[in-house]
Amino acid sequence: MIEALRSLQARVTGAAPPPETVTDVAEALEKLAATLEPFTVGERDQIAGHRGDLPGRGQAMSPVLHVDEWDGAHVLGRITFSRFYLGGNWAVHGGAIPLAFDEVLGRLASTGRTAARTAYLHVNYRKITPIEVELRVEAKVDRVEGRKRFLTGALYDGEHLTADAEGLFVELRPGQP
Ligand SMILES: CCCCCCCCCC(=O)SCCNC(=O)CCNC(=O)[C@H](O)C(C)(C)COP(=O)(O)OP(=O)(O)OC[C@H]1O[C@@H](n2cnc3c(N)ncnc32)[C@H](O)[C@@H]1OP(=O)(O)O
Repeated sequence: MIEALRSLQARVTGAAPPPETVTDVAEALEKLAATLEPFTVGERDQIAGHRGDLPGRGQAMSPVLHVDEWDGAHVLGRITFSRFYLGGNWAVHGGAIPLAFDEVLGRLASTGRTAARTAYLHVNYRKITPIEVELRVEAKVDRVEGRKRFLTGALYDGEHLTADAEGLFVELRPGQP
């Protein structure tokens, strides 16, 4: 279902169908939304974002991360931004890049440790990040100071660094949301 939704997001973004097709698609989507409505559940029970066994966690908001290496200290993986993430001139939207970094760094920050939340995330845009190209992502824990975890990440198109990030993730106290 989530994979089909990803595909739909990319198709909708890249399409300019005739008006009758727009009407047909809109009606079909409204019907699908109505089909799901009776199955609305609380956050704990929803599928989206809770499928840790799948690349992308079953969550259609962020691009899928395919993990090649992952431990408590570093991550190596691959990300492809679909047409859904197009900003302009075949470049990824500037807001989607921090989204991808937050996903990778945020998960790494909490790997094997008490959960932490992003306190800040600084992103440098070095070159255009192309859509529909498999990119390499690297991330690591630089240092830990008490509850503060400082992480860095980088995104590469081949040998070209397209963006890098530095983030602070603060370990949550018991009961902290
Ligand atoms: C069940 C949870 C599952 C989590 C899954 C991972 C999610 C993936 C990552 C995310 O996207 S989380 C969503 C985006 N982030 C947020 O919504 C966080 C909103 N902010 C907060 O909840 C709090 O501000 C935060 C937990 C980050 C920190 O508040 P605290 O009250 O726990 O900590 P405190 O303010 O005492 O600061 C602790 C230390 O961090 C430092 N600090 C906090 N925010 C900072 C900041 N923005 N810049 C620099 N330093 C900062 C602060 O100065 C202090 O340093 P020292 O210990 O040296 O004095």
